[in-house]
Amino acid sequence: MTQTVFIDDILSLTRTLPRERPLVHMIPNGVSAAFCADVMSAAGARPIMASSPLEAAEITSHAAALAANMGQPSEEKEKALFASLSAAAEQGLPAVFDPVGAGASEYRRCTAQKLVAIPWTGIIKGNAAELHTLLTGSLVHQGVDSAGFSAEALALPTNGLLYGPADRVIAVTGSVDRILCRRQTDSDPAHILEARLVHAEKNPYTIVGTGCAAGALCACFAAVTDDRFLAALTALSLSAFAQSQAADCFARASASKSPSMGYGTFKELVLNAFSEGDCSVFQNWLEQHLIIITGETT
Ligand SMILES: Nc1ncnc2c1ncn2[C@@H]1O[C@H](COP(=O)(O)OP(=O)(O)O)[C@@H](O)[C@H]1O
Ligand SMILES: Cc1ncsc1CCOP(=O)(O)O
Repeated sequence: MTQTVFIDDILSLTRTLPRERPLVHMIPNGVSAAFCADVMSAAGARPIMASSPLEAAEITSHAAALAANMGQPSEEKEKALFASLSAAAEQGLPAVFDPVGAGASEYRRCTAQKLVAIPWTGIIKGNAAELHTLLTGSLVHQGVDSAGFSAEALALPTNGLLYGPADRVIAVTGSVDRILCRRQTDSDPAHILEARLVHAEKNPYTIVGTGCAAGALCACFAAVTDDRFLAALTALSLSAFAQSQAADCFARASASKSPSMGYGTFKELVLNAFSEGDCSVFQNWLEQHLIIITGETT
């Protein structure tokens, strides 16, 4: 498949979301919950955040997709994650698992491993350090960011638990975002399809919750297409495009010496970009940043 075909599909899926306005259940973390709800809503979905094990499975069952975010884990939250991912597995609902800070503590590492072992289908979305822990079982003890690990350098296997019983998509974020899935072809039953988004420009600030929001968006798009690879690719593309639009706007305002420019302004500009993105500018951005790679990745 060519870059052009993927770009057409991404643009089309971006337009489908606000038309269908699916209900998406997110088990969020307290740090980024409001930002994630805003991003989901700005992109066109109807978010419901619910973390109690008393209602988690029930709410998942009535949603079109689940975003299970492991940030700030606790015994209560672990039960909710387990119940919701199990409900998604039973009902064949698409789920997204974000192993926030999987290598920050032994408790998070073990919890992530248990949740990945549930046979749900969908997307695992994490930064390079989180995926490193899921793949190797090693702790990182560096917090929730990618801690010096690079998505580009990460060796991703062509088989194993991460892909699950029903070929989950793996999305690794960083200065290069990578989206991978196994896709059978006539000549190769274990063919790996990979897309990359290459970010040459750095954003003026790293907004806390950007990775969580990208995971939440993966669930929103998985709610409106059966193609989970396309859902993850669209989510990460839109998320990076919004940051890049906000960075351009921030640079213009800074050049004109507008007052009160800083972290808060940039965060607001990112949110605006999620709802106000121009389709032809998005298309142009994708042409410059999206690379489709086919073939084996070891
Ligand atoms: N060096 C970078 N330059 C430009 N964009 C980046 C860079 N690193 C990350 N991003 C953007 O931020 C998103 C979240 O990435 P990351 O920081 O890895 O997540 P997390 O917040 O979970 O640690 C990426 O999908 C990408 O859009
Ligand atoms: C800071 C922090 N601590 C626990 S969860 C969380 C938010 C992480 O958000 P992201 O990884 O998307 O920046």
